[in-house]
Amino acid sequence: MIEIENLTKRYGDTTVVDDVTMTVEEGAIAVIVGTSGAGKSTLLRMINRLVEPTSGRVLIDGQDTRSIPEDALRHRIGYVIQGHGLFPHRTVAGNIATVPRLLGWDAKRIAQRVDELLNLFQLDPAEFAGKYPHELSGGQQQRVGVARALAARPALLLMDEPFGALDPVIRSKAQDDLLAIQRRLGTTIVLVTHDMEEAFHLGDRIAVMDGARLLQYGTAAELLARPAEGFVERLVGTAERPFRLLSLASVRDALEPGPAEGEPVPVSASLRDALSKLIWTGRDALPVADEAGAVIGRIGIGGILLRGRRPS
Ligand SMILES: Nc1ncnc2c1ncn2[C@@H]1O[C@H](COP(=O)(O)OP(=O)(O)OP(=O)(O)O)[C@@H](O)[C@H]1O
Repeated sequence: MIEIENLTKRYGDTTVVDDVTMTVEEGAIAVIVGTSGAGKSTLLRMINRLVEPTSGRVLIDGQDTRSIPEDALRHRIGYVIQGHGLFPHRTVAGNIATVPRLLGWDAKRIAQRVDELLNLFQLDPAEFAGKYPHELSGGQQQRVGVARALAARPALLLMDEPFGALDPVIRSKAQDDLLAIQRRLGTTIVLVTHDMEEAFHLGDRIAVMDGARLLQYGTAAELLARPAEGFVERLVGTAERPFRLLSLASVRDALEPGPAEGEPVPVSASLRDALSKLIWTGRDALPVADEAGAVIGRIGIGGILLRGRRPS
């Protein structure tokens, strides 16, 4: 768990992070969004003390980060930046091994960990371990960057625009990979992004910053239903609100009894995806299938539209 308490950063007379307080629960993903220059990266970098706070404090699992030596702190906390930041003259394996080597792991343990991570990120060790960063695609470099950050099994991962340089298709895949790996390892993540779509997709809670201040910190549903100020409402995207609400709910939430014609929709699909299928196929309802493929009911357009309405 990360507890950020009254954290402030000033450069001269300019306050770039102003009295921010927020808590990230263990195993959760907190996403920080906001305008350019709002102080997002500075807030993130105060967590691992790459930037020293002017005042306030950060507790990690109850321990004040000022009481942890900086080296030890950075070994405990994975850090991923945009454009991956890989060392160009080290191989993929060498890059991933960076922190384990600093921690003095033996060669066998390091090699095992490198293999394990490459497999986790669907990069065949035989093919990729010996390659250099310039021999990889952008998406592969980004995966190696995340693998490197996870190498010493940090309980906490900080990510600054990690997918900013990726094209939309690879980006979406990278987000899904991250979610799958995060759920599996239980890593606590704080991620900075410009992209609201990414924030809604990844964030258990979303922190909205503007002009150095934290305007709101809540779940996606809270931000949509009760945006704190006009700025949050605009950022959430007024025209997008119904669709974002539908993205947050699954077909299970609007499952109806009875038959319907057509290709079944998975019960785990989002209502947004179900609506898209209904529009595309020109139907008012489609059958719904469970994980095993058995039809368990139907999803109708009326039920979906009700769930895209402004929450009361
Ligand atoms: N070392 C520094 N010295 C002086 N000012 C700084 C320093 N680092 C950051 N700033 C200023 O602090 C403000 C916040 O910067 P920060 O990088 O945290 O914003 P951000 O929200 O992450 O922006 P972006 O989305 O554009 O990356 C900016 O106005 C920036 O110019």
